[in-house]
Amino acid sequence: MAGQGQGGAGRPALLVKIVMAGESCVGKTSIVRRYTEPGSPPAGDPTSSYLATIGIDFKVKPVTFNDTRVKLQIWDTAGQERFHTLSTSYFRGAQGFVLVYDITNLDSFQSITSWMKDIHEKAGDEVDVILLGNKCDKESERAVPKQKGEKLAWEHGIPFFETSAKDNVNIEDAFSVLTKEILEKLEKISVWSYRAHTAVTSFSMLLKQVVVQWSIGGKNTLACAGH
Ligand SMILES: Nc1nc2c(ncn2[C@@H]2O[C@H](COP(=O)(O)OP(=O)(O)OP(=O)(O)O)[C@@H](O)[C@H]2O)c(=O)[nH]1
Repeated sequence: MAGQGQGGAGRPALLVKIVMAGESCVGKTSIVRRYTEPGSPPAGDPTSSYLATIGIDFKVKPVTFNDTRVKLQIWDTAGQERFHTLSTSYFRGAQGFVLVYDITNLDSFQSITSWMKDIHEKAGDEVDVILLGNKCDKESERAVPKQKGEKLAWEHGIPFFETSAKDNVNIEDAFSVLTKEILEKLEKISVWSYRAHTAVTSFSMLLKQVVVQWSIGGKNTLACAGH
């Protein structure tokens, strides 16, 4: 297992970079918040207003897997079209992607193939991806049958979950499966070359994020379609 000798007790935790991708308003920020800040107000709560991501943001979640200490650095990209070039520029150097659509929004599902293309173009074919059909608490508004999500994931050979950031359905499991797949892959490469690689790409991503946040801010109150 990747853990033995890497990120074990007394050693620095392994840094793993995960990027959230998908159209605007599908729930990327809410999923990250639910996973990294369990005490925050639930998504879909009428008292929590929607704030579109502007540019890029990230959160860190420490986890332990089979004695391996891992620091998940989860980058939350903006889904709005005008940020597409900026968002996809963060894909490079990531080990994993959480690709999200909204089960009540057919367009967000139909765009998944294009997001998959962006991921493979920018991050290569070896990265791990999971597909999430979010907002499964809104069954009465469902526009994408579960079988369609399962079929698409099967065609791409990736795991699939229907999730609800609002009701905390499958969020933990989805990140666990992705982290496990990434660690299994890392097991096959040299830990030190991996550490050097992540140190360099992480530094450049952080630097870029500081510049972007400084120039355009973090979140704003622009509403996405349907809100
Ligand atoms: N009912 C329900 N609403 C959700 C869920 N997840 C997110 N929402 C709501 O959907 C809206 C958009 O959520 P965000 O998490 O900001 O979406 P996003 O994908 O990060 O959007 P961008 O920042 O524009 O890319 C907000 O009003 C959330 O409260 C969910 O699982 N169920």
